[in-house]
Amino acid sequence: MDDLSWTAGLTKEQAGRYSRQVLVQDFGVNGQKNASTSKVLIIGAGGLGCPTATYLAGAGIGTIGIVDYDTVSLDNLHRQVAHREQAVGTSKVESLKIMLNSLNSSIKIITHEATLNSKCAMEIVKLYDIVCDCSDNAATRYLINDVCVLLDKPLVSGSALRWDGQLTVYHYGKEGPCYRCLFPSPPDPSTVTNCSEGGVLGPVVGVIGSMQALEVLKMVAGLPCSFAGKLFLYDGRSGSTRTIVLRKRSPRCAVCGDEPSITAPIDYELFCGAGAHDKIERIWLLEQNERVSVEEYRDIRRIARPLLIDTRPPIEFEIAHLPEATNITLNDLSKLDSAQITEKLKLNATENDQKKDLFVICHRGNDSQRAVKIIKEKGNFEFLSVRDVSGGYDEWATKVNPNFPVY
Ligand SMILES: Nc1ncnc2c1ncn2[C@@H]1O[C@H](COP(=O)(O)OP(=O)(O)OP(=O)(O)O)[C@@H](O)[C@H]1O
Ligand SMILES: [Zn+2]
Repeated sequence: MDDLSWTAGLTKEQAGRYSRQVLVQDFGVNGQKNASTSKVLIIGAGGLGCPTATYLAGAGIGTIGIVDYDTVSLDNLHRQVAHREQAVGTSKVESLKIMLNSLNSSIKIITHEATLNSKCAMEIVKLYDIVCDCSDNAATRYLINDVCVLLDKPLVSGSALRWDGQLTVYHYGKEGPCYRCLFPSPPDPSTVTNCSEGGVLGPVVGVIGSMQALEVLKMVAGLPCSFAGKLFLYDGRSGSTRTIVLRKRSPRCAVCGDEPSITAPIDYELFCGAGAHDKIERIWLLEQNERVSVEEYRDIRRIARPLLIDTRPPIEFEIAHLPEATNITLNDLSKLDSAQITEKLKLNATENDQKKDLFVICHRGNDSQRAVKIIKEKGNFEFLSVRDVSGGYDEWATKVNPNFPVY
């Protein structure tokens, strides 16, 4: 007779496959049974989403949903360890699904290849019991938070940048705060640094993503969450960790408060003043005659060595730069006066009776425009003209020198 009572509800395959976690005190058979009927949504198949999803699939979470709109790129692979070289250029959700299925074919993986936005978020999130925020931008964070409160789902939220990582479980238990309770107003977009500017170390996202998975496993096993109402901070450089107890749910919170003003998803890009992605948006600050194209700059430097300021941080300057470039960051430029800038460029009257043109270059052509404005505002400069190299090194690599590193 096919009676499972002697295994307390686990199949022979489950008991075998998951034995090493079933043996763990307090997780046990109950934790495993609950895992197999749980539905967990992972938003973002990137640095945090890869480890979170991998451990949850390995642990036997019955249904895992993955949301992402993006494709895998080569510079993802150092940390987005579920993706493979052959997946570069293909859908992240599909790539992650293939990997998770090969790790555990007995669970269900649902892909949502889409930008999570106000229109689709409620429909997607309502299909799941627990949500993991593995995204990378403020608009998406507020959206996920509000939708989790509106649908009453616990939210396991992670973030990481450079050497540092953070983790919190929001909207858990009666008095657990939501993201909006703690951050009622969005950050000023100009102060937000993302991975493509600040960088991030792979193991740091690995630590935080693994901890997100662990919080989920405790939740499904009916154990208390360690970071509900607490902020875990990890400094991967010094190895130190800190846990801060957060304020309780705010009765005045716009979404989880006693009289909420937000009762349906709002326009989060408008609210945050920034797009629901962490890609750099190109700006246009200068007049046409204040800019040269990369091809024009190539022709100019063929005739004579131009004066060129490179405004990128020294660490990027070190990756690669044009030989004539002098590294002066935007921040330094704003502190220097015209004479000091000239001095840094080693431009002196004896060598140079004639005034020269000055060019400014940066990574993608945004800071170089800001720099031209800064230099011009100082007035009194020694240059015939000040212009930026439109599109920066990215465009230089695409249109002039394909050997120049793109990063
Ligand atoms: N609103 C959203 N809908 C769907 N996916 C999102 C949304 N916001 C962010 N993501 C996804 O979350 C993931 C975050 O991953 P990660 O922070 O590692 O950055 P990345 O965008 O892959 O890399 P990089 O910042 O280096 O270009 C990305 O794959 C991104 O596409
Ligand atoms: Zn709240």
